[in-house]
Amino acid sequence: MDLLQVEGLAKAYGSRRVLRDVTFSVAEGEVVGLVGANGAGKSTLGDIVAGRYAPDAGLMTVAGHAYAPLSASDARHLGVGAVEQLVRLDPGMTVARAVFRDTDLADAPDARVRARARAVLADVGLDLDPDQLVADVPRFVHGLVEAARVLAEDTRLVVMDEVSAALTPTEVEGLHAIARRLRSQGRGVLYISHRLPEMLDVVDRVLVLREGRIALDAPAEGLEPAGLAVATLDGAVPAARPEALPWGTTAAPVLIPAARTAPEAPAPRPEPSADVALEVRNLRVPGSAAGLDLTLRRGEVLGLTGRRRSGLQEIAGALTGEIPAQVDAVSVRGEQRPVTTDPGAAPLRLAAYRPDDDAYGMDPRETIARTLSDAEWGRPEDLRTEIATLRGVIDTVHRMNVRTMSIRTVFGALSGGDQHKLALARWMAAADGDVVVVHEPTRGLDLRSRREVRRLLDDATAHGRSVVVVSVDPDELAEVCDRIGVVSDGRVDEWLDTHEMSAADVRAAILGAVATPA
Ligand SMILES: Nc1ncnc2c1ncn2[C@@H]1O[C@H](COP(=O)(O)OP(=O)(O)OP(=O)(O)O)[C@@H](O)[C@H]1O
Repeated sequence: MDLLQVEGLAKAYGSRRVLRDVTFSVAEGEVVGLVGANGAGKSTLGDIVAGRYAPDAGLMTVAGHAYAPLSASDARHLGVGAVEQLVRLDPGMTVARAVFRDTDLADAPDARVRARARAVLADVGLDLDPDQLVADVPRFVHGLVEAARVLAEDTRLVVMDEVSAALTPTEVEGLHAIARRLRSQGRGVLYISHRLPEMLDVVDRVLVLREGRIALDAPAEGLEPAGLAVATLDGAVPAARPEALPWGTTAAPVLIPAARTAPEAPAPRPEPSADVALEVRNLRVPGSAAGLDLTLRRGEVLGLTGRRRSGLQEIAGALTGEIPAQVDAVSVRGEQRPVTTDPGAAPLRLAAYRPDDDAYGMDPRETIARTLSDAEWGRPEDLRTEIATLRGVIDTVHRMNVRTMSIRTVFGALSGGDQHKLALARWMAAADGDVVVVHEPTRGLDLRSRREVRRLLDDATAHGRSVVVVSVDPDELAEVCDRIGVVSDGRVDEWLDTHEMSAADVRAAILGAVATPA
């Protein structure tokens, strides 16, 4: 039976018509994937279903009853819950209290809440300590805590917006265990994601949101990630017969399946030069990193990945000087740097980009134009500077395929993915140093934007820069890196060379290396 029915939903922000005519349903005990390009309107649709925004037109029903929530808490009351993309939980709360926030157990004694939380977390295989403070849980994992909370709620439908974006493969499994549990309880899930290979593991059906409509509504079986990614892209939409679909399904899709071609695949990365940009010997972070040797060549993109408590984040923190560390030796372009045995020392201070701040560290009220330029433009005598700056801004917005009506739009009104790619482009242009650290560079990005980020990194390395990419997404690492080290127990024992392996083999090797030991 249909749990949620949505018909003719429309939503515009000013003159930007994001949703034009959206019609779909979610059945009881069904996990439905919602995919689309950055800015396609997925979060807007999820927010309408979850009661955060009202639609301009259209009708919704839940379990056959008219459904028009006035707010998120009203929606919860009417049986629809949500897990937000970048939820920020109270850092002073324990994980156990966060799991039972706003539920019947919210005021129960600590011991009872702790025991129940431990049971809920263990049940879905989540490796989270109920007594841990939320402040000590990485930002991206807050969504996972929230997802555990929906198990404790009595909602009938749950919207999960991009929760898997920067989760480790093991954590993604935990999230999927939650989705499957909700399904087995007869609840429905609307699962928004850009990580298509993982998403296809858990969903029963997939909706593609494109140009304000559901362009494809098809069973997940038979869909494959590459074809599905192409199906999300805008462009000319010639009608195609089902047998001509690129993703090879025979199920009759609803509305407009488009036969289209993927944006050109990037050329393989050139071999980095033999010159060494940075050499670090025996990097130690007490309790976390146990002797890492790192040799980064000029123009190289080096990936680091690992499980949550592998030492990966501490190593990344040591590279940027945020976490004290010891080394036996550091050399930059062949030149030895003095090292000390001082326990508070920060032997390296590489610049780093992290997409885990609200609004990616930018001011959400500032316009795109001002966000992308540091120059003092706008004064009458500065016309040339102003024109050059604005041209640069427009070029970046076009190149990064950002969906906006104007560069005077405020940054905070852009979709999550559009904010991230502009923030990264700006940071790469402004960052100091021959070697930089970039965390999760393609997090939450669609196929075309991932390619743009790859181009951004290729441009930087073509000019002699070297980049350390810290990521938990095996596909991202396979796509952008020359070599990848899997951190385990604070060290890297083996480097994967992406020039010698297929992307599928790189992915499989990473997944094998980060799998939870039996
Ligand atoms: N509050 C707002 N004011 C104005 N425009 C907005 C607002 N929220 C979203 N938009 C616009 O609506 C469009 C759809 O945004 P939305 O966040 O729903 O996309 P999305 O498909 O979730 O994208 P992503 O994959 O990047 O997260 C974007 O062009 C965005 O700029």
